[in-house]
Amino acid sequence: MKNDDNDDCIPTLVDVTTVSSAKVPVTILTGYLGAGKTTLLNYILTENHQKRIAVILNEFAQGSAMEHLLLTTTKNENDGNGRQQYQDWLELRNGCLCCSVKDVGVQAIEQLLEKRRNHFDYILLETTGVADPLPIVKMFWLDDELHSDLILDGLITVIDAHNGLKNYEDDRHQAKALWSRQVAMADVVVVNKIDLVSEEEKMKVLSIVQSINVTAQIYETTRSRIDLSLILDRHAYSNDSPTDYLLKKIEKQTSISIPHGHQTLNSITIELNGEFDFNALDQLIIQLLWNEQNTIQEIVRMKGVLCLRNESNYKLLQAVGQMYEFITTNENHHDNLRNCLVIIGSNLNQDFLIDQFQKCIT
Ligand SMILES: Nc1nc2c(ncn2[C@@H]2O[C@H](COP(=O)(O)OP(=O)(O)OP(=O)(O)O)[C@@H](O)[C@H]2O)c(=O)[nH]1
Repeated sequence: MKNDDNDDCIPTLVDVTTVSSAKVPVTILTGYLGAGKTTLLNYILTENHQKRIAVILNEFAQGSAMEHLLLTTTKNENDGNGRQQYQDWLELRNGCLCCSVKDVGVQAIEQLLEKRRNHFDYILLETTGVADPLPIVKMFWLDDELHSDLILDGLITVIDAHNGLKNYEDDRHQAKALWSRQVAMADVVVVNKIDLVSEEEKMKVLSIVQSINVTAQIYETTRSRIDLSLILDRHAYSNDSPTDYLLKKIEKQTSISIPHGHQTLNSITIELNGEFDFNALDQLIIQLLWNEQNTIQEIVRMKGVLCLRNESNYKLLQAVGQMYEFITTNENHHDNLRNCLVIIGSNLNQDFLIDQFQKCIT
């Protein structure tokens, strides 16, 4: 079950379509201004020799009411360097997808990409530096019932190690809030411009990133150079998303202390033993995500590996904003009834949340 909510207005854009019956993965690339997103994008396109990648650039922030769609394939042999580029323009009513009907945007891109059938099998969507990734992730996290050709692979956030601390502490123009949200929503954080920082500065930035988002994979780079297998095909929203990884990651990270008292977003982890009663758990999730009365606490992301009563396989809980779903994994828990949950948000009361989840265990 995925539920939707009201959106913030964000310049955005979108999506894709497929070539064959297989779904086309969509990786969203975000990062605060000048962090190295474009550098990473170019690096991926240069280094990639296997995938036929379609790139969607969001140029809304530059004042255009048109979204610029640039498709690049890397396996086409029509030119000397084995790459061919196509350019198409997609006009969005209102100039901003999340201001109009989301489905219209997704469909428009699917139709557009239909024209380029057989030219790509992977999508990279680069957002503007000031984009809140939450509505963009929600847009691509589609219910199976919609039979979309697209599947959300994950969100990569590029951080500028040199300016990271400054961005994080900058209360002007929502810089801090956006920077933190981009980190909070990430499945992979690329901490870039490592060449410009001392070891001490680097450790500060890393500890802030880790305290905001316990579950993200974090990599350090210079000029956004990274092994592509670490950032693409993450399957961050699939039921083959490795539960073992999440369990280990949480175990390692629980001791991290929050470095700044004025942190707006952070992760909390909950570990409990036993089997959840599904109905009680479902009601709790609804209450936590949809309780409009609770104006203080905000949950932007939730991930959990859970054991349910009468179910032998682990259940994966995923939530993005107010949307959530339970996915049955292929992994049997063999009566090791250990549950791990990570909740990322603001003003989270850890003791209260532990108590609420504990009550759902039979
Ligand atoms: N020293 C150094 N410079 C870098 C590194 N990565 C990128 N740059 C430079 O930083 C500047 C910004 O990089 P971009 O890739 O354009 O950053 P961006 O995130 O796409 O920027 P916006 O689109 O404005 O949000 C460019 O001049 C890059 O050459 C790095 O690791 N070290």
